[in-house]
Amino acid sequence: MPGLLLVQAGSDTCTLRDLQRRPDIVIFSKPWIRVPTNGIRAASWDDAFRRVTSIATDGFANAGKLVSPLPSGFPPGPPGNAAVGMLANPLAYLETTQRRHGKVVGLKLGPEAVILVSDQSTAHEVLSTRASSFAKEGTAFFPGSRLAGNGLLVSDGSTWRRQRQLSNPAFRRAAVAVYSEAMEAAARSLAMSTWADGASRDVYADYNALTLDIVTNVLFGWDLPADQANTIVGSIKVAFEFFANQAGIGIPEWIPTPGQQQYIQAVQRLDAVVYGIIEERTRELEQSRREPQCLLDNLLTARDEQGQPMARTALRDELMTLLVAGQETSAVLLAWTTAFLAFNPQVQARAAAEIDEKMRGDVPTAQNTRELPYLESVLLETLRLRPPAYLVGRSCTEAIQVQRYTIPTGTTFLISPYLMHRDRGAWGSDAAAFDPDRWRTVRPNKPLGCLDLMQGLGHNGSYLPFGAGPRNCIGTGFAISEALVVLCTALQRYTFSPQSTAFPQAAARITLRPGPVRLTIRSRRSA
Ligand code: HEM
Repeated sequence: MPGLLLVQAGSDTCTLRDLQRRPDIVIFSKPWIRVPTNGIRAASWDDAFRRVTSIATDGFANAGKLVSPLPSGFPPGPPGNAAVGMLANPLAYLETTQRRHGKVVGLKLGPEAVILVSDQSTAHEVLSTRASSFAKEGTAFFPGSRLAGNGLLVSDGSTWRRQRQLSNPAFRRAAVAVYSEAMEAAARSLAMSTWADGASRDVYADYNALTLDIVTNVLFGWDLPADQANTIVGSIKVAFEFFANQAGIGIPEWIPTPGQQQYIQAVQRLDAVVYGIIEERTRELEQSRREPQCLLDNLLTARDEQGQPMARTALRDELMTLLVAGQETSAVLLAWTTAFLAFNPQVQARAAAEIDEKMRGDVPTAQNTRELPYLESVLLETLRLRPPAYLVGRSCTEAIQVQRYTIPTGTTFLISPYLMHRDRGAWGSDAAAFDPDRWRTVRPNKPLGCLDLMQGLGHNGSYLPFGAGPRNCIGTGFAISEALVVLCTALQRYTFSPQSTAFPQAAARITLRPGPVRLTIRSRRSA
């Protein structure tokens, strides 16, 4: 997700924290557009907000003057600075821009000129066929650098290649099948201990706790002593809360804010525990020669082409990256899917009937949940309309010819799965409608095999919820198995219904997350 604007506000009346509480203010992190607004004094909150907005707009106007407009040869785009529109409502801005200017658009984003892409063949080139001419460096990338270090998500070149090669086996189908036991156990505990007949729950909050539970179990194994498990879960909660309040809306870690000290301490505690576990597991594996039991074991036993294992710091960075990349995205997917089920009772009833018929009360596993094509189509459709990664960024490392334009080295390309997933040319005139059945017509009378449907840029060249090309999501199989196992566990026991007629709003931050998804949960036995 690109950075746009950082408003530094620190005063008695309007603090940074105040700003973060405003859902209508999006604060992004590129240092080039820091707008100093220190010491805002305001009579009221609304007054403070007006002042911040006007200073911000001023800042953009000046930035526009200081930096040249779109370089010559750039594709045309909207006048003015895109940062203002992106600040107000990113999804609406993206849609309007595409409608008015097409699928390869030049944008001024602060003083930087970027390319917004929702065109199939350009996206395909950037992510796949010309992937070696693009890097992650230079684009805004995942926050949490202190936590995630130089892990897979953000590294480039030979460092990335080696780490990806070493990590791949830990995400193969057989490995994910082992992890699915932890997924089912955590989902069962949520269903049996936290949810109950008649409960009113914000399922997004519940799924956040659930996916954290799953990812820590799967990464570090079941047999962690309680004190270590508590330190990990507690410290990650502190770190994630910090992301949500700060980096989650784009403020970099180095800006001193109230939560920063606690965040640094949490990362230090995590480091101490994680390095300790790495040492302990290494010794155990060497002595017992037992089979790998968790993702850490898999990474510890991985060897590159020269037979070399991962370095300790690389191992630590990968574990932390997986925590960061694998938790929030999965919670977002589960929450949107459950919301669509709740708001579409017929779809929910069909999914539950399929589970009853095919599973006959069996415990969900990575294997048996692959026999549920309708539930798979519900997931695919949710990922289409609400892709958690709604923008994917790359920076070109050489000049690139796109259509008739020559784009200079170092330009950021923003590929938008969100726009591509709603393209009427690819998806038909009902592209904006939630209709799981559209996936059944893709493969009539055949098992859906939803992972296959995501190969390349999807079956129609316009579907990339997990990215595409060499840097696609390493956790795709993990995320799909997790979602199927959790939803199956939930739908075997409960029905979900909305408490209001309004579908949850989308908040486009780092991910496309929902606001609270408050649903009523009813036991199917009592129905
Ligand atoms: C619904 C869930 C998920 C979604 C929508 C998602 C989406 C994505 C996308 C779009 C990318 C590509 C980013 C880019 O091209 O810049 C990506 C990369 C990545 N994801 Fe996921 N992800 C999900 C779950 C997971 C899980 C469960 C894990 C691990 C446990 C994970 C680990 C990663 C990693 C390590 C990368 C970087 C891969 C590389 O660059 O080699 N993700 N993800």
